[in-house]
Parts: sequence; structure tokens; C-alpha cells
Amino acid sequence: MRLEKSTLKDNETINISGSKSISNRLLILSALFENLTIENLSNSQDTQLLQKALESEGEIIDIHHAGTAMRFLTSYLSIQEGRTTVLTGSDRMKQRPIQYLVDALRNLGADISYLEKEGFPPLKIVGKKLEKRAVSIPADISSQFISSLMLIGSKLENGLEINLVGKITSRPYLEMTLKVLRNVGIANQWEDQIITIFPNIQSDKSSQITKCITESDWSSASYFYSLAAIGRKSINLKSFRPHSLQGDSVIKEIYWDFFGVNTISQGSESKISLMPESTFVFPELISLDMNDCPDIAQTLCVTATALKTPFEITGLSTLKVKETDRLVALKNELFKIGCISEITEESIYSTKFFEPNEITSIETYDDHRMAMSFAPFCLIKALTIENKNVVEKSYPQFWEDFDIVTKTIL
Ligand SMILES: O=C(O)C1=C[C@@H](OP(=O)(O)O)[C@@H](O)[C@H](O)C1
Ligand SMILES: C=C(OP(=O)(O)O)C(=O)O
Repeated sequence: MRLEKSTLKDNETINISGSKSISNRLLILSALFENLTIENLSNSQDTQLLQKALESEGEIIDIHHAGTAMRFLTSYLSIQEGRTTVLTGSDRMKQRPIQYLVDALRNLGADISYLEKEGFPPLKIVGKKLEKRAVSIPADISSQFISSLMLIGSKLENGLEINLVGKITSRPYLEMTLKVLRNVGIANQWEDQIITIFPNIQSDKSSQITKCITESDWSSASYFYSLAAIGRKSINLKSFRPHSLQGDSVIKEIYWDFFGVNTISQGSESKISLMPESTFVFPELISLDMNDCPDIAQTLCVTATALKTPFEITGLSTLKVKETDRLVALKNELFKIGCISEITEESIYSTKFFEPNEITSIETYDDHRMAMSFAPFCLIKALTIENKNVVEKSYPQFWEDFDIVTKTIL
């Protein structure tokens, strides 16, 4: 899709749907426990795929490219006694690791086998009762493995104790899982490297309906922070709360510290305004560890490039195993918009910017976040985004919302 050179309109309001991560957790919990109702569920394709998978009684579930759903369903299906399911996904899903989760579930007694390559989907899962109550798992590849175990923990007879081995990646997602569990009444604790999920004790409370209202998606909000930072005009978003369960809400602090975009809470309907400071002095170097918030790294790199601010971002080892190798994709496409970067296994660094003459198409590598993070660059120069529909994975109405806040310069 061609994005002509644009400016920002002032003060438009965008209504972003529920957090994909919170929605996916709540869907698993509502399949495990009755009487849970969810409001403002994410309208992302990933969440819809998970919802359909949980409703299906079929022998084969194809979860396409939805990584979190793949990981959460692996544990969920492992405890569905008497059911055998083949859990598969897209070609990329068959390259995304799952071995540590499968090993942990097998150690608890699960019956899971690999149907193609050892360590990767597709999986054959024979559901059964898991007898053990303690397990160890390396924590440096994906927090989704650990959240997946946490979500089923209270359904095991004696609960579950998870020993996290090594460096913990994407930590706020684990905190989110603990808080979501607590909100629906499942007790838990996290001390040092040990997470404990207590068994669900049936009580009168279990017959009460628990209503969960999902806060809007902060990762999706990041693209509007980028627009506000580059376009220097304010944008309003809803519905966001002051104390978020989502680690990506750190975008507020990051865009204030490095780009002078202030987040002002407007009270009504949990509306926030992103207001750029007109006199802000940009830093000489953005130096940041984004291990806690990997999904907004692409957004930040494009904003920094548009504003020609050198950056050094570390903590990104997991980007290599997401929808694409995001570090390689970033390096290639940033070059097209005038940024020469260097990447390592876990970082991206740039101090060299140049004026691109003619911008060729931005490739999106089947990665929704490549499309959405590069789009705001049209405030600097016209560009083309390939395969615009990739955004559906997390934010189906992205282009409509993008159109509301931008105005093409003819
Ligand atoms: O638990 C979750 O909802 C997620 C955890 C993160 O993955 P990793 O833990 O694999 O980094 C994040 O990148 C993903 O988009 C969603
Ligand atoms: C990495 C992501 O999703 P998943 O791992 O669920 O495919 C994402 O949404 O950026």
C-alpha cells in the first residue's frame, strides 16, 4: 500500500481494542473455569484463532501464526483427559521453538510427541491428568512457555511450582499472568526464581460470575506514540488505565524521556492524550535495554530514525524467534529509510543517518509489527508498505485508525 507524504491532524481520538496478551490469558482461563465473562476482548486475528481453537472439538488445530496461542494451547491440551489433538501452525510457527515447554510438560507427566522436527510444532498431544507438582524451565527463550504453565497450574491437584532457570526474558508478561490469575481468584506467589500457583479450592465463590474488563492494547498504542513524536501534534487514545497490567505501557516513559511526548490522562472513558513538547531537546543517544518490552522495539527504531536520533538498544535476543527474525528485518528496512545500523544476536545500534532519495517498498516479512512500525515514517517521506493485511494479526483496523489521524499532503 502506498502511503503519501502526510501530516498529522490535531487531537483525533482512536479507540484501540483489548490487549491481545490479556485476552489470550482470559480465554484460556474461561475455558478452564466456568462463569468467567470477558469485556473488550481483543479483535486481533490471533485472539480469534485462539477462541475458535478452544471452541473446536476437532482432532487437528491449526493456529497459523499465533505464537502465544500455540504455547498456551500446548499446556491446555495436555490436561484435557481423554482427548488427542494435533496442534500445528504456519511454516513460520514450525520454526519457532517450543522444546523447553514440551520438556517441562513431559516432566510433569504429559504425553506430547513431535510430528516433524524435534523441538518444533506440529505436536501430537494426548491429554491426561498430570500428577507432579514441581518443574524447572529455562526462562531465557520465551516467557510464553512459563505463562502457559502458570495458566494451567491451579487445575493440577496440588498446584504447580515453577523453577525459572537462568535469565528471565519478557518479565512483565509473567507479572501480567500472575495478576490476571489473581483477578479471577487464583492465588499465587513469585519469590526469587520460583513461581507458585496454588490449586483452585472450590468454594461458594466458584459459582459467582467474574467479569473481566480487558484494558486496551499498549503495544498497538505504540504506533500512535511514534506518530505523535514524529508529527509533533497531539493524538488521543482510549481506553487506557493509569495502572496497567501490560509491560508495554512503559512506552509512556520511553517516549517522554527520549522524544518529549507527554501522556496526559483525561479521566473520562479512560482517555489519554499524547502531547509532544514543542521545546524538547532530543538526546544525543537513546540507550535502552528492551528485554522487558520486546514488541515495541521496532516502533522505537523507526521513530529514532525519523528524528535522526542515534540509538543503542539491547536485550533483544528474543526478536530472532518472533514472526520473523526482527533484527535482520529491521536492519534491512531501516536502511531503506536512511539508517545504517549494526546488529548483534541481541542488539541494534545506529549513529549513521542519511537522506534516502527514493524510498522503495518496505518489506514486512509476514510480521504485523514491521508494517505498523514503519507506517509513521510517511510523515517524513512517502513510502510503500508491502502486504498491508499483515496487521490483522494484532490490529485489524490499524489502517482505518491510521487514516483518522493522518492527512495526506497533495
Ligand atoms: O505472553 C504474551 O502475551 C507475550 C509475551 C512476549 O513473548 P516472549 O515471552 O516470547 O518474548 C511477547 O513478545 C508476545 O507478543 C506476547
Ligand atoms: C511476538 C508476537 O506475538 P506471538 O509471539 O504471540 O506470535 C507479537 O505480537 O509481536
